[in-house]
Amino acid sequence: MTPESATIVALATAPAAGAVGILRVSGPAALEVGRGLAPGVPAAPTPRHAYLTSFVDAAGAVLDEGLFLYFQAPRSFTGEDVVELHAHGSPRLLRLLLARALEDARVRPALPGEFTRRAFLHGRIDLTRAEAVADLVAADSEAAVRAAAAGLSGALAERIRALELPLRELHADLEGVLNFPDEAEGADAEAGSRVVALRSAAEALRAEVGRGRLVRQGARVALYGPVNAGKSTLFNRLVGEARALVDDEPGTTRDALEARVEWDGLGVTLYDTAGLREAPGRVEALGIARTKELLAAVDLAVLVLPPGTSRDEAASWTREAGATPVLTVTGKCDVLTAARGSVEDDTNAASAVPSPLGDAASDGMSALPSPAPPRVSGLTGEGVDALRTSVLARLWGGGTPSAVALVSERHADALRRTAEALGRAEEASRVSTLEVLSGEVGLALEALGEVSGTSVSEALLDTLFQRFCIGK
Ligand SMILES: Nc1nc2c(c(=O)[nH]1)N(C=O)[C@@H](CNc1ccc(C(=O)N[C@@H](CCC(=O)O)C(=O)O)cc1)CN2
Ligand SMILES: Nc1nc2c(ncn2[C@@H]2O[C@H](COP(=O)(O)OP(=O)(O)OP(=O)(O)O)[C@@H](O)[C@H]2O)c(=O)[nH]1
Ligand SMILES: [Mg+2]
Repeated sequence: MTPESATIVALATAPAAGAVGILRVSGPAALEVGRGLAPGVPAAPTPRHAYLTSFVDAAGAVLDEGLFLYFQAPRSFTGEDVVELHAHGSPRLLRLLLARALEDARVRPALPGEFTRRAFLHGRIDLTRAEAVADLVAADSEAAVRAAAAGLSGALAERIRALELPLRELHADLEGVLNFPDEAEGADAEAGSRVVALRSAAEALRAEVGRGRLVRQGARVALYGPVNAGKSTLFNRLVGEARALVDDEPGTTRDALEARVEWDGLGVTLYDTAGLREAPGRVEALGIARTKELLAAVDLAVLVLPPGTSRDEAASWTREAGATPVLTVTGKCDVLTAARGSVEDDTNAASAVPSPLGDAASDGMSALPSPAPPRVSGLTGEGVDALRTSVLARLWGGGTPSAVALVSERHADALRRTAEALGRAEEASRVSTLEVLSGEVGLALEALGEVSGTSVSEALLDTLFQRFCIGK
C-alpha cells in the first residue's frame, strides 16, 4: 500500500486529561473505520454534521458517548475523507479508541505533521501556510501567535505569489525568445528593467523578513558590564522578581542567569551575567568566560555602567560585546556623582529621552560626540520603563512585527538566494547573453519556489514536517 492510499489515525489533542479528546482519521477508509467505532452513525452521514453517538469496543460494549464528524473529500483539512471522534478527554479511553482504529489493516499511525503534509500535497494549503500551522502551535508569545496567524491566513503566500508570477512570466518570455526566436521576437525587449524591478521587490521582501527568528523564538538580551555596576539589581527589576543574588561585594554573580519575559507581546529572554573585571578569582574567571560566550550569542547586549565611568572606559567595555549590538545605560542613577569627563557628563534635559549610545560606539565612531546614555536605577526603578522601550526599539526598529515577519531561516535563506540570482541576472542583462540571463532568472524562480512549495524535494518536506507533533 503506498503511503498516499494509507488511512492514517492519531489523537488530535494532547495526551493529557482534558474536557474533550479528539481522534482523527484521514484517508479512503476513514468513514468505515470511524463507523466501526461509532456504529450508530448512518452509512452515508451528512458531511460536517455533528452526530451525538456511542463509541464502542470490538464486542459492542459502550466506551463513551461523544460527537462524530465526517468531512467528505475533498472538503476537509487534508483534502481526503476525514472522520473525527470527539470523546471525553480521558487519555486511557483515547488510547483504546486509537488501538481499535489501528486494528483495521488499512490504517496506520500518522507520522508527525502528516495531516498537514497531506493538506499540502493535496493542494489545500501552500507550504508557507503549512509551516504557519507549526509556528502557531509552537508560538510562546503574543507576537508569535499573531505573526503565525497572519502566515496561516496566507499573508506570506500572497507576497511570494506577487513576486513569483511576474518572475515566471519573464522566464517564459526569455525562454521563448531563446527557443523560438521568430515567434517570440521582441519579448525580451524590457527584460533589463523587469529584472531590476523584480530584484528590488525581492530585496524589499527580504528586508522585511529578516527578523523572523526574533518573533518565533523571542529575542535574547544580556545585561553585562563591570562588576558591581548594578546588573543583577536591574535584572531583578526588569524581571519583576528577586531572581538574582545582589550584594555589594564585586563578583557576586558567577553564573549567567536567565528569565523569560514578554514585552509588548514580544518574547524576551533576559540574561544576567558575571561582571567583568581584571584578575578575578578562579570560579569568577569561569563566569567571565561564560559572559563573553553569551555576549556573542545574544541579539542585544545592554552595557550597565556605574556612574562616573569615563568615555574611554565605556568604549572599551563596549568592545567586549564584539559584533553584538550594544545599548549602553548608566546604572545606579539615584546616586549622585561629581566625576568629570564621564559618559554622562553631557546629560541634559534632552537626554531624558533614551537615545542609545551603543550604535555610535560599536560602529567605531566613539570619537564623535554622542548623547549620554540613558540613566537607570535598578534600586528605585527610575528609567526602567524607558530602558524597556529602548530595548524593544533596538530589537524591532520600532513598530510591531509585520505580517510577514514570521519567516524561518529556511525562508530567509531561499529569499536571499532569490535576490542574489536576480542580482546576477541584472548584471547579465547588461553584459552577458540571453542564455545566462534566463539561467539566472530560472535559478531565482527555483529558490523562490522553495518558499511556496512549488519546487521542494521530498527530503525537504521530510525535514519540515518532522518538527510538527504527531496528530498535526
Ligand atoms: N476539530 C477540529 N478542529 C480544528 C481542526 C481540525 O482538523 N479539527 N483544524 C486542523 O488543523 C484546524 C481548522 N482547520 C481546518 C481547515 C480546513 C478545514 C476544511 O474542512 N476545509 C475544507 C472546507 C472549507 C469550507 O467548507 O469552508 C476545504 O478546504 O476544502 C477544516 C479545518 C483547527 N481546528
Ligand atoms: N544606590 C543604588 N545602589 C544599587 C543600585 N543597583 C545596585 N545597587 C547596589 O550595588 C551593589 C551591587 O549590585 P548588584 O546588582 O549585585 O551588581 P552587579 O552588577 O550584579 O554585580 P556583580 O554580579 O558582582 O558583577 C549592591 O549593594 C546593590 O544594592 C542602584 O540602582 N542604586
Ligand atoms: Mg550580579
